[in-house]
Amino acid sequence: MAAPDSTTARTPLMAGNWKMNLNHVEAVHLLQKLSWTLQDKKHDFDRVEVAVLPPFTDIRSVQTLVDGDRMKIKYGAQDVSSKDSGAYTGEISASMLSKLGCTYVLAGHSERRQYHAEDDATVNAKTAKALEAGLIPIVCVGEGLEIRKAGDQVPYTLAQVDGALAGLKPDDVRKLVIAYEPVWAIGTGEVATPEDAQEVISAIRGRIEETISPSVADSVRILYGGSVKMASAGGIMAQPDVDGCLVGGASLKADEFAGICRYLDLQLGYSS
Ligand SMILES: O=C[C@H](O)COP(=O)(O)O
Repeated sequence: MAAPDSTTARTPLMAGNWKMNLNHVEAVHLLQKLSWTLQDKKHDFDRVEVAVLPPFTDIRSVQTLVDGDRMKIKYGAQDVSSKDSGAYTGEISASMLSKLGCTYVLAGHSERRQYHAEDDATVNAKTAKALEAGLIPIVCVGEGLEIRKAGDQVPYTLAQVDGALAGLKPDDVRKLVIAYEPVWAIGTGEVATPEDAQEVISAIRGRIEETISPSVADSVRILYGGSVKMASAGGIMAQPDVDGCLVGGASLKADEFAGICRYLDLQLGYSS
């Protein structure tokens, strides 16, 4: 699909998934450093949105810092329950996250699918609960190495998209974010080429156009994730259907993640 027209321009999002790293004290240090670095470089948050996704135990501290320093960095969680409340030991509800000021929440990250047996129905239920609570779900999809080797990455990923979005209202799909993360590129240093990312992401947008509407397809943001670094972000972001990155390892280093968020400035040759 072509790039969006000016009336439906999609604001790029750079989201840092900290995974199971950093206690709340370390989280505060990293966030302060990231904020100072971006402020120092006069980052325009309206042009490229920035979010961090810390572990649950850090979110209250992150909220205090973001509110206290009036940071423009947004934050969210890495998972959410598909239930509202009750006897679900260890679960965290969407309304609890919303009360903590979260903007985003991941649904169906491949590590949740792999280690916690989350299937498309569970991801769909989590996505719906997040939307009901006013959170923006970042719905993760993507194929493993065997599927990629067989050349089936597009149909496989589209089936995950269909499952995750089943039954959602068009206006809810318009609000959410999809992250295409080929599992073989996560934490491996094996970044997909910009063309690999564009191939699947444009197919996802095409599927939404077909099953929901062209206007929703034009508005929904679709990110790429998998070993993104400062050096690779610009090439990936140059693809017409890629609207941002979901960054793991590189988001744990303030300078590196700030560089990813500033891919436009770095491309234009402004100071690094
Ligand atoms: O959520 C982030 C992805 O799993 C990518 O992680 P990575 O950048 O460490 O490969």
